[in-house]
Amino acid sequence: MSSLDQPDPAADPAAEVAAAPPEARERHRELSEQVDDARWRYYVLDDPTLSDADFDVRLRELEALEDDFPELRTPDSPTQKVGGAVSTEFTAVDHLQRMESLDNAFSSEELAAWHARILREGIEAPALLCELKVDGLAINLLYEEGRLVRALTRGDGRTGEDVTPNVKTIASVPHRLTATDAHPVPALLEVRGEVFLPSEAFERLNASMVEAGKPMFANPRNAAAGSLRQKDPRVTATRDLGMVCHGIGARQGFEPTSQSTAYEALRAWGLPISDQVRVVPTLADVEERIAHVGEHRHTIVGYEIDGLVVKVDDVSLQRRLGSTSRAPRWAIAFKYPPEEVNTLLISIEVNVGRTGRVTPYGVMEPTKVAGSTVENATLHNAHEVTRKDVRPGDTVILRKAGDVIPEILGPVLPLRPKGLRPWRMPTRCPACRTPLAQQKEGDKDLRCPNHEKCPAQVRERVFHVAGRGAFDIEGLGYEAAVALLDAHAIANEGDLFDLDEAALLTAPLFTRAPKKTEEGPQLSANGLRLLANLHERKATVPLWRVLVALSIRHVGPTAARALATQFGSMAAIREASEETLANTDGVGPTIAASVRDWLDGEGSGWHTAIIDRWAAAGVAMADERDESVPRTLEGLTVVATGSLQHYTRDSVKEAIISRGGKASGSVSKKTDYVVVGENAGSKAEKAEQLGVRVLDEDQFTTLLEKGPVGLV
Ligand SMILES: NC(=O)c1ccc[n+]([C@@H]2O[C@H](COP(=O)([O-])OP(=O)(O)OC[C@H]3O[C@@H](n4cnc5c(N)ncnc54)[C@H](O)[C@@H]3O)[C@@H](O)[C@H]2O)c1
Ligand SMILES: [Zn+2]
Repeated sequence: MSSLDQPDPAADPAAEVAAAPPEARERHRELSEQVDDARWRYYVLDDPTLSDADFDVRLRELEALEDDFPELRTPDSPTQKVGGAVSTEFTAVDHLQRMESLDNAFSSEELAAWHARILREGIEAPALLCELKVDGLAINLLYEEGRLVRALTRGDGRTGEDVTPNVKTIASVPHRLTATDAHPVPALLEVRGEVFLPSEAFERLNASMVEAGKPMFANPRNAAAGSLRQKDPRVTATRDLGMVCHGIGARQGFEPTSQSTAYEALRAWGLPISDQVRVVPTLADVEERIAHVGEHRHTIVGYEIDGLVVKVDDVSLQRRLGSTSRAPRWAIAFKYPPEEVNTLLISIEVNVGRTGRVTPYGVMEPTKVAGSTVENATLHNAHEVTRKDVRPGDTVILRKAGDVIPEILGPVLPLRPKGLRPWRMPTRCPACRTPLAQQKEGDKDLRCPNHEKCPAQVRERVFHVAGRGAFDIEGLGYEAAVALLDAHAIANEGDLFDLDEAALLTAPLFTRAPKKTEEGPQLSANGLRLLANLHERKATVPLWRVLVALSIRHVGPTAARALATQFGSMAAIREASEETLANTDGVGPTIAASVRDWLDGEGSGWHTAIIDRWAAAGVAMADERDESVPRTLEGLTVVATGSLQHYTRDSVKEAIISRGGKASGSVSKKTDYVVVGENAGSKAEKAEQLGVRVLDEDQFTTLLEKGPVGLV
């Protein structure tokens, strides 16, 4: 609740204010201690143990208690104070004008309540200034006659820490204001703003912390605070901090009529003003802005934001509304749902994927973050677990940004129970007990080498064959794959298209009880549908889907499409040399080696058996060709480069391949023709060096129509 809503017993004699019972006092004391302690850790040590969400919950509970029992709202209550204390590492200096915090709204209702309060003051339709709520730390810059003379952190709002030498290293903070005719520089001005660390700089900083063997920063806000509050400004100078203004304090010789005109002046003087500030007439416009910014939260600017701040634009109205003990009544911060929460890491388990990769993942106490409940999050590999030093039993910071998969950022070290042991990666496959191994020296991943028989891998592969990117078989999900394997209706994915009624009847998931007139169990509707779908899909899917279904490492839809377009049939791919495969546009050496290894290397026996079983069961192993197109390019290799007028990159290839030619991506001695369009680069030069014949677009069209004989 906003502190605007504090019940005022004096104003309403009918309201009975109950005395606070001992439980409420006790709870108030407990929460106050927690909040004070959290603020100390957050503002002074830059090392919080509570997530912001958990902190906000406690502060709100305190406010609610004080609403119920106003006697608890004493001047030293954490609800009446701004931010933190001042560290002894810095000189304490008073602000000329107090720095305030902001009241928060966590929902549309709370925002509307704030707005309604303003209207009730008799203020009609005030213009509302919307700006991003920057997740950094507040700073107060003092300019005298245009010269930056001091920079203070917010501290407790009255007294801040002198960080002037550090702030002077921030590139966007002018040491001197530029005067213009329209905006002469004032005699004195306090400028308020937020210091932040851009997301990219944060990534870079953390990477270098890891390299130096130091603990990483949990988030850009902590990193910004830690970087600014350095004893040695030379360290601050390396951190690429940014600054954006969001207000003014004491001033002489400057009386703006609105917040937005103040920003215009600040901008003219060379101070950093966000280009995301908007002034809108109604609350509905504010809501729209909130939705828009929320949707683009991670891309709208290059740094973290955690909300939208709404301010009454008119300065005389701001004065009229005034402030509570800690925040202005004329502004409110709408907060987006938290993307970082703290939760307990219960255990670390491992998962075996379809190519045998063994991936550790964290199992956590279910927690709500960014709108969904999260229980599991991948930890990628043992190396990551060690690097992050997360251990079962730790409180961990869990992050979920928008639609991105949830990530465990790291442990909250001060909360680690004594004697917690590091996690150890298993040495054997949890599914088949085979010793795990690297595929090759230096791999970060460990794999179960028992690809053919490992039950976990077989299960994942069967599930994958039916998946969206492969055969896309409806009715064959994870549960169905498990049921088929458990019942031995299939031994592996090779058996899938041989499934018939008799085999399917062994899997209870696909059967139903017989009716009176029937003998023995019958296929359920699901069973019948699965058979029909298998039958339909096997004959109709294009070659690239079959390739994806084989679970060859590195062969996803993109590579499979490239192979299918180039070779047209499984037989042609099986015959192609590694070099030929690698020369295919969109394939390259890694994929080519992986395909050849799958076909000829270890396991090739059971691999090719799958292809043969599928072919025998009627799976289409070649894409149909349009027979009406003359095969004028049979046996010829053609490279197209630069942009052509009548063809796209794809349609050029299509035109070559459909006429029996080979569309290659690189020029070699084996190339027959190089087609050169606009802005052709090195490939045209290479053709000349090698003496390969170069064609323009018209000649290429002739070649397509008549073959080499057409080109005299
Ligand atoms: N995790 C913890 O233990 C812990 C402890 C204390 C505080 N916190 C977190 O710190 C925040 C509370 O601190 P707070 O008092 O600074 O309040 P606040 O962050 O909710 O809002 C006030 C501050 O927002 C900043 N701000 C950013 N953009 C702004 C803009 N456009 N206009 C005006 N101000 C803008 C200003 O510095 C201002 O002082 C909460 O998010 C809270 O969760 C966390
Ligand atoms: Zn295994």
